[in-house]
Amino acid sequence: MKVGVALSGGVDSAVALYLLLKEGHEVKAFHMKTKEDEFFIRKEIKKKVCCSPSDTADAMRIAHFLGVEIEIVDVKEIFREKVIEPFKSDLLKGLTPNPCVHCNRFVKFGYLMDYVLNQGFDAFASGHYARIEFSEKYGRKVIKKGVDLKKDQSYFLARIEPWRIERLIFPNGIYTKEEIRKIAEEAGIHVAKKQESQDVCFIPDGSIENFLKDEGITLKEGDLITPEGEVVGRHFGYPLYTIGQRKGFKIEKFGRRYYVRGKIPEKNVVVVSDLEDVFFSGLIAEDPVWHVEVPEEFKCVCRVRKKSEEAPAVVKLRDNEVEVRFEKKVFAVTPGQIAAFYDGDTLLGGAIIKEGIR
Ligand SMILES: Nc1ncnc2c1ncn2[C@@H]1O[C@H](COP(=O)(O)OP(=O)(O)OP(=O)(O)O)[C@@H](O)[C@H]1O
Repeated sequence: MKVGVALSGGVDSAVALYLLLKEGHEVKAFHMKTKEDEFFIRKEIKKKVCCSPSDTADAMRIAHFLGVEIEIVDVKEIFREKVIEPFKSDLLKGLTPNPCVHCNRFVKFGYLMDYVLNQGFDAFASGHYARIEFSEKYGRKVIKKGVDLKKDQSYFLARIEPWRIERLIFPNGIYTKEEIRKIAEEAGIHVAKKQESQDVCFIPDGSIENFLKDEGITLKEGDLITPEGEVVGRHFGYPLYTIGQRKGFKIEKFGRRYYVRGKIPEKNVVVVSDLEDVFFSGLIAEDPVWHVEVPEEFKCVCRVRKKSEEAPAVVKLRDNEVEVRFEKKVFAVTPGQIAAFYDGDTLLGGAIIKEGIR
């Protein structure tokens, strides 16, 4: 088969490429540039990210070492339109967006995948820890969790378009991270010990405040209030806070532990309350994407953020929304984050959380 591989310069996609070559496929590497190089040279890189100039150099070296052609694909424009701008406007609306999920939908498994398929490739591969398997139950190919549950990245794939699953290959999904590093080491791949990407690639210093400042937005301090309207402290700009957060603000009225309960952007106010108040019995999420056919109402498990526990739930479909009711209350259901739905290991799809139900 002719396979295009998304090569980041990290160990995972290097091994994915290597495994595909070993299986005898005709392979070409594609490395995308999401931001201009100068951006990463100017910025302090506190957290390892995926798309800096040194990653491009690593990707080129890996491709050269494994003897495959590599093409550098400029995705800066679509990345700004579909990832950076929505991230910024969601923050200003008081949401907590997940840009990696949107990048996967629109850029990696959108623009880049189209670019590769349009060159005549049969399939597109990446180093994600997830599996593509045919499901007897659903009668089609589905995405399943990676066998290494510590590394499983299926959550980030919850909103990719279903037809793409038929054309995807995730060679790493049947391995653990340790096994992948060992394969890399044995193959002599120079990034075998390279650190993982840890954060949002366009915020390498990890500071939302600096990101917004670079985008021309200055944060304003404001009041921290209780649901009853009592002022108990100050916040340093509402976009910096997320539901359930209990640090990073200035408390002026002591004696209780406060958790962010919600935000009112129009009033520049952050509402704080007790821990019980940030547990939710359900949620409403919008614009669902389903990888398989689902009935009007069904049981499944739901994850409300990348590291949340899996919550057994009943899902009801309504127009372009879903209503989810959990068996047990769930901590910090956060508007803007993704609700991903699973049947065992099988990813069913995902929707964008609009509101939590208390
Ligand atoms: N700049 C890029 N160009 C091409 N593909 C990329 C790029 N960044 C990420 N990818 C693809 O997306 C996959 C997941 O990337 P992510 O950064 O989330 O995870 P990772 O586990 O650190 O992967 P890796 O070790 O390959 O960098 C990568 O394995 C790779 O296939």
